[in-house]
Amino acid sequence: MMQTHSRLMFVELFVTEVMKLAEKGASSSQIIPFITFVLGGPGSGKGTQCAKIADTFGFAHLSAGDLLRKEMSSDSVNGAMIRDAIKEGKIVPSKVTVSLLCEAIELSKNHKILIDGFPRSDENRISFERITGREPDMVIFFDCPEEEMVKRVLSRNQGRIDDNIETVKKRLKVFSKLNLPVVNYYSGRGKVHKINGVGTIEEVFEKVRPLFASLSRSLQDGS
Ligand SMILES: Nc1ncnc2c1ncn2[C@@H]1O[C@H](COP(=O)(O)OP(=O)(O)OP(=O)(O)O)[C@@H](O)[C@H]1O
Ligand SMILES: O=c1ccn([C@@H]2O[C@H](COP(=O)(O)O)[C@@H](O)[C@H]2O)c(=O)[nH]1
Ligand SMILES: [Mg+2]
Repeated sequence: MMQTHSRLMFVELFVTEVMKLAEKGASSSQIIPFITFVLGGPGSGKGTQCAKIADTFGFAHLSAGDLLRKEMSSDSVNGAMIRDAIKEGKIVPSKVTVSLLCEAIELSKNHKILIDGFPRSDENRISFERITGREPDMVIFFDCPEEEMVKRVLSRNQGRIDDNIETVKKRLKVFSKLNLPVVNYYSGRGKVHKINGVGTIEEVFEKVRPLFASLSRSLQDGS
């Protein structure tokens, strides 16, 4: 896991890069965005915490699951395939998700981006890195016990087709087998901040806040 010193170092490097580009007159869409992947099991609180980070620190919140659900509800050629994958807790092919994410990053015009719930597998990760030519600047991992995640998902009550015990069991298996290797990969690259996802929503946010507060300060003063 990343130490405070190295975290500040990469934040400063990013800020310096953005400031250089801004001085050269680059438009906001030309400035390389600061990308944070937000990972964790089903119901670990990714979406809830991303919404709070976005509100508090001005990040764009791009949820891969929400983008896929929107695509599923449209008349797109991939609609039925996405529905089947979500219902079964399986991972949608990378080219579909990466293309939706790239479009959303471009449209957001924000240079501080949270990508919630992606990459779900090493194959997703490699595809994103190959297509965009870059890695995330930071990865947040919400660590939460299975019983707590199941309890939260089953009481979510938002009409999601995957919020049922059969699908949650499948999603938990996919999480261990395919999602965790992504966390381990970025952990080996010193990019992961592991947050204990147990506690009230506010208590968890208080553990997240310092990471983004130091980043925002650096962005404001350009140091
Ligand atoms: N710290 C918390 N304590 C109690 N309930 C929480 C907490 N965080 C989130 N919840 C609730 O648990 C449910 C799942 O949270 P959320 O949707 O943020 O999880 P998620 O990680 O995005 O899950 P998924 O991967 O299924 O989209 C929601 O109903 C949310 O209100
Ligand atoms: O990158 C992704 C993200 C999501 N999926 C599919 O969607 C569901 C729900 O995702 P949430 O992030 O929990 O909203 C997930 O179980 C997958 O089936 C995906 O394939 N790829
Ligand atoms: Mg979510």
